[in-house]
Amino acid sequence: MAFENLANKLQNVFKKLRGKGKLTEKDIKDAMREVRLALLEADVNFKVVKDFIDRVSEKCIGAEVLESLTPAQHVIKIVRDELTELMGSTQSKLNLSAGSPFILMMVGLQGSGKTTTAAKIGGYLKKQGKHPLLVACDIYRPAAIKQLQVVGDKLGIPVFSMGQNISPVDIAKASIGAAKKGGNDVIIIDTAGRLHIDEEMMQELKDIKSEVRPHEILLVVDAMTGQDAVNIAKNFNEQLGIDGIVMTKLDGDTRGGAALSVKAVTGKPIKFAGIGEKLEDIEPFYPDRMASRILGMGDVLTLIEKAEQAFDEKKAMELQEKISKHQFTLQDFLDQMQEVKKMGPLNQLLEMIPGLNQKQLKGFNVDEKEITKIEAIIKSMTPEERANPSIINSSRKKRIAMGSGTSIQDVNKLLREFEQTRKMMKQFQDIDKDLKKGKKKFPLFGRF
Ligand SMILES: Nc1nc2c(ncn2[C@@H]2O[C@H](COP(=O)(O)OP(=O)(O)OP(=O)(O)O)[C@@H](O)[C@H]2O)c(=O)[nH]1
Repeated sequence: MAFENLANKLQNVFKKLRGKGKLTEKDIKDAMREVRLALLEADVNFKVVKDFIDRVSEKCIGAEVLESLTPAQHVIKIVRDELTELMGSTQSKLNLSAGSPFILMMVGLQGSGKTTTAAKIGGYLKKQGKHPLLVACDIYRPAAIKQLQVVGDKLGIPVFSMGQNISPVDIAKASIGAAKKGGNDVIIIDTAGRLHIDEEMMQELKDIKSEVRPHEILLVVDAMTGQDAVNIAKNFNEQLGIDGIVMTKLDGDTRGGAALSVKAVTGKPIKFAGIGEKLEDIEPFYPDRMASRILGMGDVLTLIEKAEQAFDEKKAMELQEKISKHQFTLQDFLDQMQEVKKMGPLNQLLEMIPGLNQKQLKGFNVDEKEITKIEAIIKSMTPEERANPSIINSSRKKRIAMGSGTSIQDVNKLLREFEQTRKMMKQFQDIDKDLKKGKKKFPLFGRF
């Protein structure tokens, strides 16, 4: 996967920072020197790196460390926010409502993956309920029309072609009528590429643009070509004007510098990432997710932010007090469950946990139904029962099971689990006290 090296290097820098309680200006300067080297080694544009480091350093040194985060985490948050900003801050979608049919023109050099990407985007839009039409305007490479027809067939998307003896401008123009007739609401024009940018190709693209007036022009560039991809994008944008970029081959072991530099250099966002040779290997480009992935942190900061929003500090203190006095009740248990639920679906929360990758998550399902069941059981109890579960005898259990639409076994299971949780909480509390007295070392300390 792209960025692997960069990710390892950055994570090492932050590991060192995490070992320190307080950070000095020198710590930050040293860390920034290493981040700078890591970015340069990943082939990020020199000027982009310089501006990036300046911005991050200024924020780190001038920043007041958030109470809820450790200083190291705060630095990581700043780096993540700046990386996200560098890649365009938010997801840039196709502006599909700009016209009907929406006309998308694909441009790029030969071998960048343009034809494949045109089809991939067609497939992606088809899944969203659109009816795309692929248009074969590469009349120079004999196999290009056939290639488009093959991928169109695979995806069940019609391909409009007029052979090789008609000018690409005329083919593109004719495709609009064909789309209207065929009920296609999206036209994707696959144009001809060259090995290098040359005047003839650029003129042809300009002609298609001025005749057809596409709603968007997407440039396809190969991430493996590093800074060349960035220069190509700059050139295309200056000469033709583009609306966005598709960065292909991000599945390879590219150093990733192109993806990190191209928005800053051209001002145009990456809209899609190509992540494999198969036709479904395309995904919308999310700067924030990419930044988190580069930092190998899942999406832990969103998790922290969500937790900060969901939990009321005063309530948390009261809860801690209750736990320490062994007064944690089923009502508190229910309240806690509802607080956690405010943060979002549990499966989504799991995805944000660092170290858990998507593959591991597949097949791991949090049973939301089980949680609803627990809620129903607690809600069927009286306030006295919630506060003091020991009074729940068998006739009460029967009533609770009836009221919650569950079984007596379910009620018993919950009561057992609750008692275990209460014991565990007490144990954690004792460890915490010992830690504060400096008696014990907590095994998780020093980790994220
Ligand atoms: N690994 C990987 N390969 C890709 C990706 N996108 C395209 N390719 C491959 O790159 C090669 C070139 O793709 P094409 O679509 O033929 O390239 P093109 O830019 O249309 O080339 P011309 O039609 O000659 O202009 C093909 O072998 C594709 O399978 C990607 O995201 N990842």
